[in-house]
Amino acid sequence: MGAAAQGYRTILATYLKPQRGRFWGLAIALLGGIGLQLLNPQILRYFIDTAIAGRQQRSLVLAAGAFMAIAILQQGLAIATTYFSETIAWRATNTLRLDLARHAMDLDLAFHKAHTPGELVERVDGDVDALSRFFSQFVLQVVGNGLLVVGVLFMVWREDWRAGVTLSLFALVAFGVLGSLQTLAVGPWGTYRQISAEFYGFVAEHLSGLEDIRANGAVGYVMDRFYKILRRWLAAFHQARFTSTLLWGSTVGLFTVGNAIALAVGAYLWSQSAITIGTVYLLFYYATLLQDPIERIREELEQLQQAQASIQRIQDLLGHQTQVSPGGQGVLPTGALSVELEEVWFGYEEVGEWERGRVGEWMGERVDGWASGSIDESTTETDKADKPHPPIYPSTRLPTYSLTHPPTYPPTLQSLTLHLPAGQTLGLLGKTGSGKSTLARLLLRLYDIQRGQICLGGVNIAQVPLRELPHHVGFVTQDVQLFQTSVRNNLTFFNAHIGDRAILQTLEDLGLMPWLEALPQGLDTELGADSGGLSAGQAQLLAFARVFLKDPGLVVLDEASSRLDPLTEQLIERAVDRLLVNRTGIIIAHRLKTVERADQILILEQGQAVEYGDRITLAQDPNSRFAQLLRLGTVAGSI
Ligand SMILES: Nc1ncnc2c1ncn2[C@@H]1O[C@H](COP(=O)(O)OP(=O)(O)OP(=O)(O)O)[C@@H](O)[C@H]1O
Repeated sequence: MGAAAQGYRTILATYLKPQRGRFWGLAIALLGGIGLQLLNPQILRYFIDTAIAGRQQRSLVLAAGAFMAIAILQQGLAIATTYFSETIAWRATNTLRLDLARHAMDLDLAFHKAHTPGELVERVDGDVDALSRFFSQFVLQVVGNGLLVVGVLFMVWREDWRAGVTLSLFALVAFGVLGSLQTLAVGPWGTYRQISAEFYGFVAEHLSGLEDIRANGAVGYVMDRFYKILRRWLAAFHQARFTSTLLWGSTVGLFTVGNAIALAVGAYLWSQSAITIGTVYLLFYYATLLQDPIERIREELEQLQQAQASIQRIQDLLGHQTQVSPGGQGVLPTGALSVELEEVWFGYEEVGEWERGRVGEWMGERVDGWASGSIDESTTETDKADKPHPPIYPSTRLPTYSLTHPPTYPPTLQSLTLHLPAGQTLGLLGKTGSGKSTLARLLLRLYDIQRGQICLGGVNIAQVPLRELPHHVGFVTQDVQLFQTSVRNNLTFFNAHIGDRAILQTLEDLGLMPWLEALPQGLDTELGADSGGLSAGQAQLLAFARVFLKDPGLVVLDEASSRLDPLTEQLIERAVDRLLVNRTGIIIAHRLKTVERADQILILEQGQAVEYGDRITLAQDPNSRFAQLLRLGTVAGSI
């Protein structure tokens, strides 16, 4: 509770500060309304006693008028409370949502691979939603209703100490009983929320993979899992509702007892002529008045408990730092960029969710270990002494470490070195899974390498601000993502400095004008879920257009491996030719024709360079793998 309360205070302070004015408005409305509740019973008592005493009718009319005026004022304050609390809640939660979304966008790919989109939706929306009440009401409700309880008891004590003692004891018992009953409901509601997060994760994941699910005839299997989650969800809901209803029933019973006690004490005191009949009613009224604030406080604390998990998850997400460093002050030159890789090592992180926070630590340990040679690579001490450099992974087995934790980065790329002069093109070949796309991702620093260095235009990319790199490196993947926004935005990525003339010229050059002209509103056409009817080849052409408009010094192209119709293939050929003019290119090639453009060839196998050199020299060496491939007439298959 301590950590949660601290977390809650931090979140409250951050998101409520900008709304100080509204918060005070809410405080006045809420506390004013609570204060008026204490006043009305006094007027009622005066009314009853005055009526029984048979005094002037004018006093009765005035009392009734005051009662009604207070009731109307109470309603007005209730409206103001709702207005202020809703506005505060929406503004605060929207700001928090924005912060979470921005933070999630900045997190590295390793994080996004480990978390489903549905899970993130639940974090950014579901958990934040669960907090809206806290932003708007929690503190004021707890403080205000606490004051109301104290105020009611004070009023009762003022009337008669015996009534005061009885109702104070009752209030204490009520808090205790309701508090312990409430803990019963926490578990079932926790389970319910957990299944709900699972459900949304499941739906998001399977909707995005719909094409594969259908193509593989897995609809029945998916529906079966869907029904199973729904069944568990319903059972969890029943259980949670049942405990809540039990709690509600117990509360009603408890306060009925409270009312009976107040009536009994009142009747006794009246029979002793200690109080008037109006005061008996006053005691009864105050006893009923205790119910609302005690329940409210209990409810708020219950919601706080339920929201603790949300606060925790939100803090976890906000506290999750990207493992990719933000870079330094390095500036990349303009124009074609040379590419230099020196002894580059990289492995994808392989740890479970709960271990994530420690990855940085382990990496530090491991890098230090390498530097100091303290890692036991299953070699003798003499071996180690002979090796001035850190140990190198053998390709077939992982080293063992004298560290407390197991290695977490099995290498995907090993000891990779290449030098590609500015303006030249590298053809990157290798079997599936050999590490070609990984190398491309590293050039954009979607992941940070664990060892070695990568320089573009002579500048170490680890020193270049992370946000700068995409301006200098264009990446065309096979799986082109189109977004449900206008064609223009899809091409410029919301860069308003790129004018329509440049866009149209680029589309013309790429042969995409017939496609654009067929769209109802040209560049303003919103691409729907079907991406404007684009084929895979056309979508890749659109991705080429993005790169042209960005004009980077290095282009990395993962060539479409699917069969293209002759016209699209021709368009792509032309586009690639143009793309490589005055730029450095790295092409993950799937067709011989593309490879013919390359100045250098790099063949990867299990993350290692098994052949690297000048294309023509390799082609002329009958023993080279590249020459074998050429003889086979393919670069796509196995070597
Ligand atoms: N995000 C990831 N997390 C963990 N491992 C990954 C990730 N992406 C790729 N890998 C693994 O890294 C290795 C290299 O994958 P990569 O995608 O770079 O190969 P590739 O040569 O581009 O293959 P393909 O030609 O099929 O695209 C594979 O073993 C793959 O399973």
